[in-house]
Amino acid sequence: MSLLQAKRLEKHYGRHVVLEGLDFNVEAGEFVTLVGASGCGKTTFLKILLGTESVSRGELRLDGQPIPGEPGPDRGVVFQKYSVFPHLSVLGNVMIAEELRDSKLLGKSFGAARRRARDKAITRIEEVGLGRALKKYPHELSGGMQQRLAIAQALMMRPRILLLDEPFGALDPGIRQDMQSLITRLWREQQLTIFMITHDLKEAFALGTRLWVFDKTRHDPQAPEAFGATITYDLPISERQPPEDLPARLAARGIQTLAQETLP
Ligand SMILES: Nc1ncnc2c1ncn2[C@@H]1O[C@H](COP(=O)(O)OP(=O)(O)OP(=O)(O)O)[C@@H](O)[C@H]1O
Repeated sequence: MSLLQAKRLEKHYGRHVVLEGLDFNVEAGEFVTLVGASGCGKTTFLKILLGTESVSRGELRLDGQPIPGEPGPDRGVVFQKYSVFPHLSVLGNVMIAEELRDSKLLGKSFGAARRRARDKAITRIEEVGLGRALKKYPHELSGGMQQRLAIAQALMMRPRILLLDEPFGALDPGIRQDMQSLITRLWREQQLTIFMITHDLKEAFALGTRLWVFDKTRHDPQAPEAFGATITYDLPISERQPPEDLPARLAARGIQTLAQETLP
C-alpha cells in the first residue's frame, strides 16, 4: 500500500477552484519537489497534507485511511519565513513541540517527562548543527541558523513526512547549499518522505527523487477562478539530469524558475 494516495482530489475556496484532478501514489522514502507558478496552489496542497486545510472533493489517503483533518506528530513542516517563537530559546523552541502534545492544558510538562523532552530536543538540535546555540534566542541567529532551528522543531516528534515550503528561499546561495546538504542527510538518515516547494529548478533536481509541476490545464478567460491547477508533469529524477527543454517548456507556460542557466 502506498504511503499517500490521492484520487480526483480538489480544493476550493468558495467558488475559487485552486486544485483539481490530483491523482497520485507516493511511496515512503520518496522526495517530491514541487514547482509551479506563483499562486497556483502549492502551499495549499502542503497544508492539506499537514491537515490544516481540508479536501473539498475526491480523496486523500495516508496508509490507506482518510488523511487526518488536523496536524499530527507524523507530519512536520518548515515554512520560508522563520516560523520559530521569538520569545523562546533554541532549546525552548524545540522542546515546545513535545510539551504542547504532552500537556495540552498546561502547555508545560514536569519532572522526568520534561527531562526526557530536554534530552530529545538537544539531540534534534545537534542533528541540525546548532548544538552550540542552545541558549540563544532567534534574533541572535542568522537566517540559515533560524531555518536549522525550524527544521529541528519540525523533526522533534520524529515525523515520517516532512513538508518544506520554500525553506531556503530567503537564504544566500552559499548558506542554501549547506541547507540542501543538511536536508539530504536528514532525509537519508531518518528515512523521511519529503515534499518540498521550490522556485529553483536546479534545487528541485539536485534534491528530489521526483518532480511535480503544478499548472492549470483548463482556462476560462471570463472566469479565471473556475479551474484549478493539477500535476502536469510527474517526472522521476533518477539520473539527476532534467530533460533539456524542461526549463523552456515551463517558461513558455509562465512558470518561472530560478537558476535555469546553471542546470547540471
Ligand atoms: N484561506 C484561503 N482562503 C481563500 N483563498 C485562499 C486561501 N489560501 C489560499 N488561497 C488562494 O489559493 C490560491 C493558491 O494559493 P497558494 O498559497 O496555495 O499558492 P502557491 O502556489 O503556494 O503560491 P506561491 O508560490 O506564491 O507561494 C491563491 O489564489 C490564494 O489566494
